[in-house]
Amino acid sequence: MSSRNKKVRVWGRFRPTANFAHENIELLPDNKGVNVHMRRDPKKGVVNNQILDWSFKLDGIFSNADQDTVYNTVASDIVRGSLDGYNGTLMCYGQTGAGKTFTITGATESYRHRGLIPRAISQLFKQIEERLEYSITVRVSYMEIYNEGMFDLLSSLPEATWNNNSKDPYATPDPMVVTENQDGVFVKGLSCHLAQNEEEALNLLFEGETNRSIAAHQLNKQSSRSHCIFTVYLESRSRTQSNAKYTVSKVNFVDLAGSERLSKSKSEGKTKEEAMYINKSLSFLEQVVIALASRTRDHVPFRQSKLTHYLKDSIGGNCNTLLVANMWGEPAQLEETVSTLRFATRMMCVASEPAVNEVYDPALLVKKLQREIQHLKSELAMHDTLTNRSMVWYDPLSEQQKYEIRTQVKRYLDGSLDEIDIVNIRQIVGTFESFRELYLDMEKDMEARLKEKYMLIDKNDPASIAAAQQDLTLMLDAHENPASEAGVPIADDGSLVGDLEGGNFGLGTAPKTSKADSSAVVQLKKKERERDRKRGSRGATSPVAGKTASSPSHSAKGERKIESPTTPGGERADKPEKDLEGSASPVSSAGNLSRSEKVQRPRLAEDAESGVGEEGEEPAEEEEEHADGPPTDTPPSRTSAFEDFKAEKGSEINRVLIGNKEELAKRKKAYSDLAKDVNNIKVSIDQTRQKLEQLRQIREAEGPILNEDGDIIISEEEFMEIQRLKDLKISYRSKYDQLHNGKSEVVYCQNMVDQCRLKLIQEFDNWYSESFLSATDESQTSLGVGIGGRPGVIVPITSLATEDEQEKFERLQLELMMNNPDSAAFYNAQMRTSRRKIYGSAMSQAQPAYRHQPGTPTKNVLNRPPNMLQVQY
Ligand SMILES: Nc1ncnc2c1ncn2[C@@H]1O[C@H](COP(=O)(O)OP(=O)(O)OP(=O)(O)O)[C@@H](O)[C@H]1O
Repeated sequence: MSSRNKKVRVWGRFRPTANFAHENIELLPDNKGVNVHMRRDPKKGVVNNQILDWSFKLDGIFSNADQDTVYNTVASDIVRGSLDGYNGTLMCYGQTGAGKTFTITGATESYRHRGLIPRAISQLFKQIEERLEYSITVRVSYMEIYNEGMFDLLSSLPEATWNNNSKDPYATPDPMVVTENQDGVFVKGLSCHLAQNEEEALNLLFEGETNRSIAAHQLNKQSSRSHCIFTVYLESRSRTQSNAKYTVSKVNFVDLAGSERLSKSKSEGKTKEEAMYINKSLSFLEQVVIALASRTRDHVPFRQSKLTHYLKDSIGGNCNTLLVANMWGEPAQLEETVSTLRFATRMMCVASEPAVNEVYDPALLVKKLQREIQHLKSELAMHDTLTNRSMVWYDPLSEQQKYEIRTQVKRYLDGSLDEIDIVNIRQIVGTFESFRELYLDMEKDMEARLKEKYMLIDKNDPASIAAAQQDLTLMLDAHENPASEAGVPIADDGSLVGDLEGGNFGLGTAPKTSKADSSAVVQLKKKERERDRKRGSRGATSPVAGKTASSPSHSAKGERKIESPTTPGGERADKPEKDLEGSASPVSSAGNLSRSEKVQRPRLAEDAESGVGEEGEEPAEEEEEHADGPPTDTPPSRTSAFEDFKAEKGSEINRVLIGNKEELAKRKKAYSDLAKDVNNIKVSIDQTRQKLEQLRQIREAEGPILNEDGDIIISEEEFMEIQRLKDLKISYRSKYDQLHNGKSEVVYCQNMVDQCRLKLIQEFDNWYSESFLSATDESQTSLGVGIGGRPGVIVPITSLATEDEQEKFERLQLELMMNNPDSAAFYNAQMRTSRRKIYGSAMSQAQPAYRHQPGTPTKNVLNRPPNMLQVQY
């Protein structure tokens, strides 16, 4: 991306309408200028300074342009630039209903009408595949700013890594805060998700879309009530150069909420309140743009709102910024059109000087510098040799050299060495260090010796002197033992002494008048015991290993352990944190499981892996003790109960599982057949190539036959072989593409099978626990994963009202997909989302409906299986 664009680029886009205000809006033939003529508003009185004629010039205007044209014109360059390390921002601004969401996201149901984000994702991954010499990581976040609150639209995904340095994926995220550092602006607490391919990135987009807050009003039935920012973060490292330098960049796709006139939108209550927040934040955005565009303004009020603060490094500056001003060219929307065009022209004045974001990897940089030091040392060594300098070394002192220097210093101090020969700078520094070490050692030694002989008392503290004196008196009275036995140092003359050499401590007899606290004896005894303990504890430990119950300690491996009282059985009630983390399942962290559930969960995971739930395989027998004691009646074995469950309560999900497995087997078979075909074609290509090579050699051996124009004439056989090779290559390409699609289908079906299997086991487990283990266990009901009154019992999927429609919809999409192979990722991701939506709506039937804050995950969302319906092809 060049840095020629010195200003933010702005394009206008008119939403198609049959009622276009041709009389008022004139689109100039250069496709850049717009003239707007407004009628005088009689309501504004006779003296009316209203401007009636407006003329605007933007970088371009889209009128009746399709999504493809819009993307190629405005976004393609910015997306390409992001791979080279340039930040980019694509923002849609305009009145409500003007087509911002249509431009940014597009119609998620239609591949043809997909918007800037899905197209950008597609382009990114295609170009990443082409840039083989770079390793490029893609991460995605999706955020919503609703009523001045920030919400993570992807917080419902369990694999989120929070922007709060927490390693624990299930840790509650910090409240979201816009933060700035030298790397730019980011939101602390916003989850960031790795996307390894186009489909994964689209999944994230669709997941976020389902979580957006939308409301209906007079002007738009599906009005977005918030500002949404979809951000793609890229990190690109060279595979070929071991460079410490790499590039990072981000592309923001900003779908601003639409400004609306309350009188027109007829918003009431909550929608009205939302509109007020929207209008306020848009006016702050306008203030920021005005300040950025002004040459005389030093201060730009970014912090006035969450939106402007977040966009601080994304409007102009070193970022490739582009604004699409969406307009609705109907006569009734003229004022809004003018207002949008005014904002757009202001934005055109904001300076933008894109720059590559290069980062240095500290570890690699250190290595590089180390190498450089090594080179310089070699240079020096060569120089020293040439100039006959000896006894010079540039490495740090070795342990042996340090020891020798120290010995020399010691000998110098005790007088056995007259002087120390100076050899080089390092040796001088080492000698001084040795002096200091020896001095400190001596000081410590001296203090220890004095402590052994005397007790140290602060001479400025009469109370402690008096206390010590009183202690001594008491002890002498109380015990027959001489005071020295109590560990109190006494001078030769029998009086209590303090210490030490001037400074803060004084040596002398304490005043006899000083009062002493009777607790001093206890204190002294404590001291005495403490000393004994220290002496004795070198070899032995106390019954509880001499550790305080609450203090944390570290294991030999450096793991931090939380100490806690021992249980009656002598075992520790708590485990090391690492163990706790290891045992915590996502479900248990949600705090919804009964104790028996928690015990069973690891076994379930193993079962699921070993394929329990398939025909002929049974869950392992359960022999665990339950916290509430075993039930009075012996429960049936899990094996037989599982059979019953599959035949009755779980029959529907079992049927789905079997269906999915059959589908998977079919897909696998088709995939392997295709793979065989591809291999066969490859073999034929190789053979044809060989044949051609032979023919070429024969031809060259016989000497070339030329026509009149000097072109080489080849034999018919050779011509046929060339033709054949061409056909084979075409067929190889097409089969290979089919194979590629087939693979994602197999992965997808496998996913379905796994989820069904897990669901079957979960359902069985709930049913079994509830039916046989503990009928009154409340936490079972709180799980609420099943549909219907009884937890764990799944309502037959055929009873979902939308299923038939869904099936039709998916079949239709599959057909479309077949027509356009590039759309496979889009439709796969979209199918997943629509299945999730159905699942979500089915779940909400079973649970009390409530409107939660947008972006906040529902209680069971972390553990919710994203999908469990049968794959329909
Ligand atoms: N260029 C276009 N081509 C076809 N349909 C469009 C176009 N632009 C907008 N629409 C349609 O207009 C309607 C409103 O568009 P959209 O929801 O994108 O508006 P918006 O500006 O995002 O509104 P709000 O700010 O209220 O969310 C949608 O049904 C959309 O499909």
